[in-house]
Amino acid sequence: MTTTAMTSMLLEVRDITRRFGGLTAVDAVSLAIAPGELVSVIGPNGAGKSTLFNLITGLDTPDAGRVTFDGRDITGTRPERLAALGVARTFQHGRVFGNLSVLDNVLVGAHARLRATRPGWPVFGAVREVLSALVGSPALRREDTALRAEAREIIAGFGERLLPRIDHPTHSLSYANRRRVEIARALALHPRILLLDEPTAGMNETETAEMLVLIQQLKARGLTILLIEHKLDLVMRLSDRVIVLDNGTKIAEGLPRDVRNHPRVIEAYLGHRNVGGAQAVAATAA
Ligand SMILES: Nc1ncnc2c1ncn2[C@@H]1O[C@H](COP(=O)(O)OP(=O)(O)OP(=O)(O)O)[C@@H](O)[C@H]1O
Repeated sequence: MTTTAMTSMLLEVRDITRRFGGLTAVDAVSLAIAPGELVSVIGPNGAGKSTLFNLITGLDTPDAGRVTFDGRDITGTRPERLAALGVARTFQHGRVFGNLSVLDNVLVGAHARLRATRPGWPVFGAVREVLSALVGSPALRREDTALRAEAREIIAGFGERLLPRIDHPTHSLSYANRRRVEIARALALHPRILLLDEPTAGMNETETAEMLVLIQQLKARGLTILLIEHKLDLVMRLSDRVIVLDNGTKIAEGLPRDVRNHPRVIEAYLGHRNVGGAQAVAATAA
């Protein structure tokens, strides 16, 4: 890759490594994503995909290697700081605030964005909120109304799945809906890159098809997306490029159709016949 091509990348991961005792979960993995690209990371269970996400998003620190976002070294940077820079993620098993409503979960994302863009906001913001409650500042009321309208709009992006439940506590929602709330909250951060860890896990065919459309819409809006996904038909339809991990190392990278037919990919999946998507790759590649 030329220097010009490298500098135009939004996210770059160089030779990143993470060891857990004797196990090297991620072994000198490199990748780069250009603005607006959708890149998927696939691989059998235990390949190192979630660990790689944790290293990129500051939940874990690499033993070696570097992560650069928009030219800035973000290796080991804390998740809150990364959110301020525009790096948002969702989790494999979904993480929402169960006792908060759908709307409030999304407002948490919007407020995190405001805090990030306004130095001193956590303290000053709390004071302002108390003052606002006491004297009802019109400016704060306007801001609150605008945030709520935006959160509602993001929620409406999920069709009728979330809107009728906007005031329900998220613990009362289905698993698939909680996953949607998590994505909505990430979108409220106005991310420049969104990392989605198995967004369709636990979803049926209809729900998976809806998620496909949603991700296509996000991509069409120009959002850069890094996706971990076991459902390979989804990966093949969505991705500009696919990266394949096995035992912590990158064994293939390229266009979806090329990766699907790559001998090492077929071998890796055939070696893990009992995992999600394995048969799909083997069958498609055969
Ligand atoms: N905190 C940890 N401590 C010890 N080992 C870990 C830790 N996190 C992950 N591992 C190990 O690292 C390897 C990679 O795990 P990881 O969860 O990244 O794989 P994955 O590709 O995301 O798998 P899956 O598709 O099942 O989610 C596995 O062998 C896992 O057991």
